[in-house]
Amino acid sequence: MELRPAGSARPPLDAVLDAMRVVAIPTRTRFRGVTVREAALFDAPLGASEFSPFPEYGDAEAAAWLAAALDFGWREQPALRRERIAVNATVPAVPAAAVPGILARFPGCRTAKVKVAERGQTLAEDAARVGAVRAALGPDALIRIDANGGWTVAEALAALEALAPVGLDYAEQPCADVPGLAAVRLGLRARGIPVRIAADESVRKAEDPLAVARAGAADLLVVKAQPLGGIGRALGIVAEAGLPVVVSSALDTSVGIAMGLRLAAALPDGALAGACGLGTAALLAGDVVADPLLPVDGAIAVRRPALDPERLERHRARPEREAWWRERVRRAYARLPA
Ligand SMILES: O=C(O)CCC(=O)C1=CC=C[C@@H](O)[C@@H]1C(=O)O
Ligand SMILES: [Mg+2]
Repeated sequence: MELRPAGSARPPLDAVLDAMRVVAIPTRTRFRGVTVREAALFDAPLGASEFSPFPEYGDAEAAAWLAAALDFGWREQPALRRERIAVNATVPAVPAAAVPGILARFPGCRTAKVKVAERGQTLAEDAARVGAVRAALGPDALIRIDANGGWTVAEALAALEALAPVGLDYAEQPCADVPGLAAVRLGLRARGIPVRIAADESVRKAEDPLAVARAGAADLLVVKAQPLGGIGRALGIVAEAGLPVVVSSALDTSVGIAMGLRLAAALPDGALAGACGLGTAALLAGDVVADPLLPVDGAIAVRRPALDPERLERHRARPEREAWWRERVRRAYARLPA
């Protein structure tokens, strides 16, 4: 007989598909190439849950996101250690003139994360955007940048040398791989440039999410509940990595944001490296709950809103997209870890 700890049984695929609805929500501003965010939502026994790997992600990667959705919807979660989570403003790769309008969607946020190294854009455009954020938020705000692995080591060092005088809290994933991150980190130190390195893709898309920490290639980690297979697994990674972390969204609806908030609220004291990237419901032009998880006074209260049937209907995906997501869930389910 197979022995499982209480509560760890997986819900049957039919129950998962029965509980599922698919939405397509426009973004207010193009973000990492996305203008419509598709997501599968579950009206699950322990509350609403979300499965929203980006469409281009393969089945093996999507399986971790499904494990997270099933964990959040069908299992008890760890205890909360805090009730509010400070969040950063997230600034897409917009022209500098659009920065004040973006920041206005994140009331009270004193930390901003700015996208840079977007394909087709120049370092001058990045510098103008980061400068506009500094001008809008003032000298005591914290500014982070996120290159999504878009630079070579040489490009990263040149870009960070140019951007550092604005004052940077950290640079997230300046290069694509762990050796690149390590080289940039050492290169910055050698040049006396005081910018920390955060790993994102090197955690959430890596075969081994702990390799970057073990290599000493980052000062902190960005952790996301869905790609890491759920709150419990993410907590385990944080404990083993021994580095401070920032919890971020995956451009989720408020349901996925609730999962991220819960992860941030369950972390041990001292683990958080500042404001979390969980304010991104503000980048969507709609949501699936009546009272979305948006920043107020620079933070979001930890809660778990229920799905709103009227909004699910309003944003319902076209039948062919819904069928595509149902097939995707079937394939990801078949690849769930034992
Ligand atoms: O961290 C934040 O401020 C918001 C989340 C965020 O930036 C991201 C969400 C989803 C996909 C990613 O490309 C992107 C990131 O790279 O961190
Ligand atoms: Mg990132």
